[in-house]
Amino acid sequence: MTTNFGLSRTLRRTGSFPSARTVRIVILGQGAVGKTALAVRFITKRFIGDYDPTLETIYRHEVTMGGDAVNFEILDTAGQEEDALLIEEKIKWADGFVIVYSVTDRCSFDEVMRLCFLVNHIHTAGSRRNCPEPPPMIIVANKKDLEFDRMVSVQDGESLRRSLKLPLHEVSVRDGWEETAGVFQALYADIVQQMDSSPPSFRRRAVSRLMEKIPRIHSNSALGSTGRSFSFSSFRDLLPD
Ligand SMILES: Nc1nc2c(ncn2[C@@H]2O[C@H](COP(=O)(O)OP(=O)(O)OP(=O)(O)O)[C@@H](O)[C@H]2O)c(=O)[nH]1
Repeated sequence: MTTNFGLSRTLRRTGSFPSARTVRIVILGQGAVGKTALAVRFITKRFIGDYDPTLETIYRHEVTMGGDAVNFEILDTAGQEEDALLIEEKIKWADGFVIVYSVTDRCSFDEVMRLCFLVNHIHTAGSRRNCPEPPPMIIVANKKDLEFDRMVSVQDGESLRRSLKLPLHEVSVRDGWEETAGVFQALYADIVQQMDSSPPSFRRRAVSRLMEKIPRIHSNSALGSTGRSFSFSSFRDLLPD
C-alpha cells in the first residue's frame, strides 16, 4: 500500500497534543512473532532483543503524521489463547488492527485468517449499519531477515493478501525502523479515511473496566512503574531525537 506520507518529515517526537486525534490500535498475533518488538521499534526506533512474555500493555505515543498531531494508543496483546469476552472487549476498543505472523512460524501464519475473521465478525455484529465497512487492518509478516529459517514464502503471503483483500507488509522489525513506521503510517491513513467517512455515532469509543485495567506506558515517561520488565532501563533514553 502507498501513502502520501514522507517518512522522515512526518514522524517525529513532539510534546503534548491537547487537540490531537486519538487513534487506538490493537496488535494481534501468536506468541513470539514480534508484536512487542514492533510496537517498541515504532515508538523508540530501537530494536530490543529480548522481552518477558507480554503482559498486556497500552503504549501511548504522540507524533505528527502527515501534518496531523496524533495520539497513538497501541495495545500490545499477549499472544496466547484467552477468554472470548476479553478479546471481544479489546477488538471493540480499537480503531484499527495490526495482525502479525512470523515467516519462520507456519502456525502463526495459519492463525492470521482466524484473527481477521474474528475482528470482522465482532465489528459486524456490533454495528448498527446493515453493511458495515470492515475495520482497517494490516497484516505484518515479520522476521524476513531469518531467510534461512523461513517457513512461509513470499508467495504464501501474497495469496493470503489476495484472499483477505488486506494490505500485507513483509518486514524485519530487527533490521529497520522505516518498514515498521510504514506499517503504522499506512494503518493510520486507513483509519483516518474511515473515521472521516463514517458518523462518530457508529464508532466505538466506550472504554470498559477491563480496558482501564491494562497498564499504560506513555512514551514520555520512564518504564518500570507498571512492573513490566524490559531489557532497557529508561524508555526516555530510547526516544527518537
Ligand atoms: N530475527 C528477528 N527476531 C525478531 C524480530 N522481531 C522480533 N524478534 C524476536 O522474536 C522474539 C519474540 O519477540 P516479541 O516481540 O517478544 O514477540 P511477541 O509477539 O510480543 O511475543 P508474546 O509476548 O509472547 O506474545 C524476541 O526474541 C525478539 O527479539 C525480527 O524482525 N527478526
